[in-house]
Amino acid sequence: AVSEGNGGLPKISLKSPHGSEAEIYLFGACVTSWKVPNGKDLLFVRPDAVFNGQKPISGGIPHCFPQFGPGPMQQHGFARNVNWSITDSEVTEGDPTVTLELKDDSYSRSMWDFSFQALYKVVLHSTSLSTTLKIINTDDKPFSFTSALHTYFSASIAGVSVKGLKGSKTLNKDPDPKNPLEGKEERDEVTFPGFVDCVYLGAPSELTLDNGLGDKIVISNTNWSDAVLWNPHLQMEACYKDFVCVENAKRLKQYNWVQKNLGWQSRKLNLSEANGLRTVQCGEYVVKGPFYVSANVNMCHSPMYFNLC
Ligand SMILES: O=P(O)(O)OC[C@H]1O[C@@H](O)[C@H](O)[C@@H](O)[C@@H]1O
Repeated sequence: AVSEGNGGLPKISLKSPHGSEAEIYLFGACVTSWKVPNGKDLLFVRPDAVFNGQKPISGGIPHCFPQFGPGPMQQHGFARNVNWSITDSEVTEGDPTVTLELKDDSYSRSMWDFSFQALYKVVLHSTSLSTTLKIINTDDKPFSFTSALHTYFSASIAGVSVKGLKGSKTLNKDPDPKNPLEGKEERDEVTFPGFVDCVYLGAPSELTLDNGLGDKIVISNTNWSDAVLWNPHLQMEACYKDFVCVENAKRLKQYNWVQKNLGWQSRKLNLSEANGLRTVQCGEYVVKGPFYVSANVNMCHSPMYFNLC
């Protein structure tokens, strides 16, 4: 169901028969709320978030596309501050599902001169939320991009920990975001005693977030090779204690999961088939037809610490 949300912006509400609920704004295709059956919202929207259709919504699950972080265009790209449209909505095995679409237009072309289609599928299961982003190159020339799902989780920061990152290569943006320090994560559990802004390269396909509020959230992903942990600490004094960002990212500008010469039918390939495709570095091939990269994030709420995926 589409209704008027904050600031009069159109909002989709999903309700599962199991009692979970989600809300998605068409502006930025931003999931702003995911309530599990006990009514708790596991996502967080910052108190300074604006819903005016001009600035990105600071909270929930904003998109960073086609640029993650600072770069030639505005921070985190343009996908989070434009309107997406609904292409499909259905109930899949009892679970409400919606697919949103973004295509190039004169605004996107003014920053990034490529023809593309982005499809974002959100499925609300009983205790998990699945978000799949698929980028299709509809141009006749190759492009590269970086991307992230910049998820804000509700949290009590003093009790937050993230497990699963030990051994990953790190690019620590603290103290100097312009010159990230290379390193390696040595901790079993990453905690947030102060400012944290760190990119993890080659992050595993599963992370476990303890939000400090009594919930364990398993964040499993397919094809997002990197992760980011961010908490602004005193830079956002009013709210830093109440959230943590655990982001799934694709930071390196290269194509993975790209197949040459796919026809139009390539859109019908599913993720498991996509996983089997070979890796092609950007610039090594000639594009003959549309191709795509797709990525899926699955967040399972698991209060008893069982992985319900
Ligand atoms: O304020 P924005 O543009 O939403 O970005 C928030 C944060 O996003 C994170 O992904 C970055 O690592 C941080 O450096 C940045 O401050």
